Amino acid sequence: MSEYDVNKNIKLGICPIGWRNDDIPSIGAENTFPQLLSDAALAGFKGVEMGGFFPCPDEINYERKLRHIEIAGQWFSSFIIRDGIEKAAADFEEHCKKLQTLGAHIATVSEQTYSIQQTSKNIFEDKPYFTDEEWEKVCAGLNKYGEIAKKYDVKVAYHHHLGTGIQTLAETKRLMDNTDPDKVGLVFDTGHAYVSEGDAMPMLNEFVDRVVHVHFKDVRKNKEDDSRKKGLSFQDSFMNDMFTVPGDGDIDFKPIFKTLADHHYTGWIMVEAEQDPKKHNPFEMALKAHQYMEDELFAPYQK
Ligand SMILES: O=C1C[C@@H](O)[C@H](O)[C@@H](O)C1=O
Ligand SMILES: [Co+2]
Repeated sequence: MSEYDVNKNIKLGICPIGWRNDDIPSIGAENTFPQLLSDAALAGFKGVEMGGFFPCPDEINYERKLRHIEIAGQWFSSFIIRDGIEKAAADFEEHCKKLQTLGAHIATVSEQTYSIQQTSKNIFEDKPYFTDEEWEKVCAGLNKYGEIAKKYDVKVAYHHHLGTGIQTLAETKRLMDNTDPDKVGLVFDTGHAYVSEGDAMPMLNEFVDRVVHVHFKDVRKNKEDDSRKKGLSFQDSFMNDMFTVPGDGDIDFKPIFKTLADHHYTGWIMVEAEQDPKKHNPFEMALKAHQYMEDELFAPYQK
């Protein structure tokens, strides 16, 4: 039996993206911030990530503490290439200050220069690529972010993402090889790795020692195939049900969790499934994900 104690090492959280999606503000507008927090707490989760619809920090802290919910972190759309390191770093510092007021320790960073994730382009074919010069700038900028983050007790967790310049295993490797492990860690997102590479495990095996944050996103393979065949955009793909909560799709999470446990991963695992809340009740999805993870993934590691 493993020495790994899941209760000591893992905090299980859920992202607001199943209730409301920052990229498509029209969906889920009926789901309020207190509702999301109550659903997450009642389903057994310990934390959430920030959503664009959250109120001011004082109100967030008041409501979350009532429900014993932590804020794990927040996405940061980075524009190092577009804006230059100095301006991007100043924006990032403001982000870290906000995280500190929320007691959050993770900044999930994605370089969004040239990103197609919010456009109508084919997410399976039209991703951008950085030049050598742009690569150098992004890596230097991310190291700078890492220095800033430390001042606020925040970790830079880089998010490899479909439709961006850092999507594939090879691109993530280039990023990891050219940044300081002490300053730049990785968010391992199962859904993005699976759709990009056809399998999430190679990405995890390669970078497990750099992983500082985890997103568990499942993929319905038949919906991915359909979206790919139709050449859909990122948003249209998830509205076409490409993503779901762990245990509800085709990714095998057992070897993924085993690898994390074998490497003594300590930190958050966030369930993160963007789908239309009108079609997939977010509270029901949260309950389902929690039960699957407790029963199928965590049970062998309970002390
Ligand atoms: O972590 C994430 C944040 C979202 O805004 C993004 O679009 C989603 O796909 C994701 O993985
Ligand atoms: Co993610």
